[in-house]
Amino acid sequence: MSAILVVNSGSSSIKYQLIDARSEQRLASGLIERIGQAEGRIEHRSTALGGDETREERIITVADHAVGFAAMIEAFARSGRSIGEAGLVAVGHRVVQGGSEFVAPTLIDERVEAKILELSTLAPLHNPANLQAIIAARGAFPDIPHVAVFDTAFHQTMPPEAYSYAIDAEVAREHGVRKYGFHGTSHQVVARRAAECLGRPVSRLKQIVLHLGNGASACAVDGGRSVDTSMGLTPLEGLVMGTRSGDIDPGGLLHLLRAGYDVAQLDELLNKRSGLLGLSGSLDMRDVQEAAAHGDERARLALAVYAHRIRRYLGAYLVELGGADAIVFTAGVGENVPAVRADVCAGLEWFGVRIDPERNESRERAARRISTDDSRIAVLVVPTDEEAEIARQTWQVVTAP
Ligand SMILES: Nc1ncnc2c1ncn2[C@@H]1O[C@H](COP(=O)(O)OP(=O)(O)O)[C@@H](O)[C@H]1O
Ligand SMILES: CC(=O)OP(=O)(O)O
Ligand SMILES: [Mg+2]
Repeated sequence: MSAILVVNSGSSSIKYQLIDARSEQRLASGLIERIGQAEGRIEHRSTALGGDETREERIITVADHAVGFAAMIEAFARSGRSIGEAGLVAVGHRVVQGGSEFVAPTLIDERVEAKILELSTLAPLHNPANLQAIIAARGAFPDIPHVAVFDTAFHQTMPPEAYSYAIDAEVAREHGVRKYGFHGTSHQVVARRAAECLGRPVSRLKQIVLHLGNGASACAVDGGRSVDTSMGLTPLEGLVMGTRSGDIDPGGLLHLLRAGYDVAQLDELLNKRSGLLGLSGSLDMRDVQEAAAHGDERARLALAVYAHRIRRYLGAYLVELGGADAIVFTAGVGENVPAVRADVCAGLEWFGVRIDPERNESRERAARRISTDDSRIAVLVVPTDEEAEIARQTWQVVTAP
């Protein structure tokens, strides 16, 4: 067997999967949460060769992503199935910010590690965590290739008019200030699976993919290529997120700086205390909905702003693409919250968007259509699978001639 370990480190979590490279079957998976906090948690699932699934959950303290990686190795050992036994041939790592430097999956060496560190200023919540896990993994498995798959790579096809900010060109060049876009691996795999679901080649489709998780972004995909996306220089621009503001007038930041905020305080405000949390007091969509259902006005406003922002991008991308064949919802909120999908698509019959309420409410897990059969634009729910896509791209790099 040839297995690939995929490590998807978030700012405070590690999601991982062990995947058979040839069959793309999942052999084990897990999640380590609340890294850096007093009490963390690891959940590990492993599927024995016979097919039985075992599941283990533990409360542990995980100081950083290196400790998290070690906890993952121990969970494999306790499950009676060490990673080594699976015939590990490579490790694929999600790296959030690849700048203009990395346009494709890349074999990791010291130079690549240094570059990922250097790009941390453009993804301060993500790149340092990604790098810690990479260093731990290369220490644990020094004899096999490690491959970085960048969130930004898929968006390198954007045209200059989409990725340029209208600031002094010299300043922009010197500091690398342009739109890079993120969640690219998710947008890429979801666009492909949506095309499969529609039974049409991705090369002939115009799609608007809405990745609505803790972080959230919209992407205009033309023929399988990203032509615009809502996140920018950093994963802070665009949609309203769990704790991130998304779009805000840059003049507002100047105003707060003049009012006495320093850089660290602004960073914390916009990245950790804004979005759904800032508007409503809770960052989890389930809690916001619950509060809104009980008449909480702040929660209602949060939901309204959340949907309004998505619709603003939807309108923009319908125009940029010259119409669309599909609108695709994915990630935690996109896959699980019918009310958000209904709010986003409300009143768009004129544009050819008609949701079927029963299909929208269905709890089915697979990729599916939630629009009516006569809806000119198909509306789909497609589960994202960044890990499978990272495994696929890692395998391509290690088997390339
Ligand atoms: N069944 C559900 N019902 C409502 N919201 C959900 C459900 N499952 C996940 N979510 C929401 O999805 C978000 C997390 O999405 P996810 O894609 O897991 O995020 P990330 O990968 O960025 O950590 C949270 O806001 C959470 O409330
Ligand atoms: C780039 C980004 O925002 O990632 P996540 O949604 O995992 O935080
Ligand atoms: Mg995510």
